[in-house]
Amino acid sequence: MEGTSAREHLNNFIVGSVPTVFYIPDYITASEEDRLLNNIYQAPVSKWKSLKNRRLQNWGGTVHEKGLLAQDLPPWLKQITHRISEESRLFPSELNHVLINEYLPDQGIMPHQDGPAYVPVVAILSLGSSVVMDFTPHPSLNNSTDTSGNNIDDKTSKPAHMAMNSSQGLNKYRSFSVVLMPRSLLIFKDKAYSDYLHGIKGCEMQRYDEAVNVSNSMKSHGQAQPTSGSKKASDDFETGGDTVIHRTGRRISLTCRVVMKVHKNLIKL
Ligand SMILES: O=C(O)CCC(=O)C(=O)O
Ligand SMILES: [Fe+2]
Repeated sequence: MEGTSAREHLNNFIVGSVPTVFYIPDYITASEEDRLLNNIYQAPVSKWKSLKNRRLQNWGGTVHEKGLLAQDLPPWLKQITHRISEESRLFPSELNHVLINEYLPDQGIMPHQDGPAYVPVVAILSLGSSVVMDFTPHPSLNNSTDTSGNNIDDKTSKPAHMAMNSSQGLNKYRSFSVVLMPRSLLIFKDKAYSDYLHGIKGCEMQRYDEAVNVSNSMKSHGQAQPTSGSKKASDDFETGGDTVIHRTGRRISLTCRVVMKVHKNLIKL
């Protein structure tokens, strides 16, 4: 696909009003998902690093403050990262680093920002069970007014992601969520990357009232809008007035990024 048309196509997948979050349901097929899972679980046990609330595999090398001590990605990962960078045209070079996180239904990741070593665009491919990712304004921002006005075309109105403060109409950044269905691809950059923290709550029941992509994710599964009926949409979704995901299985995510400064060996660090 040509660069411009690829990007125009991608614009159809923008969700919410904070620049810029793309959510692409069913980015990969169920058999591609199976193949990735097989490769992930074929890795030696020593490849897993256990953290307090999840475990992860690190591929592409070790990220240091001064850059990446690079290792080639295995072909099964290169295939998917190449496709993501080709199709999105959002990355300045090939994706060279992939973190694979595994979460049990009661596990999550604390609200955080990705480190400074990365180019500020991240692509997250989801496998397994659905989760809700929450975006919360960086604590340093909620007391300040955004005066740039560069989020909107009509500069006289407030960007939709800024909540009104009743006393003086002060702009405040507003939290939002994205439901991450299995096989979906999430890409975020710009303010969503620089001004917001992202995280996943470590609980089995997750509310998605503030989800900016709900109709998208429901549509891709041929289901009704979660708020519109009392019928249960799927095993994972409860729609009887409550917008809640019940996480039943493990979720695996591939966080794909570019580290700009690459070192091939330690001596150059
Ligand atoms: O698992 C996810 O979807 C998020 C992972 C993440 O934010 C990270 O690895 O920095
Ligand atoms: Fe992250």
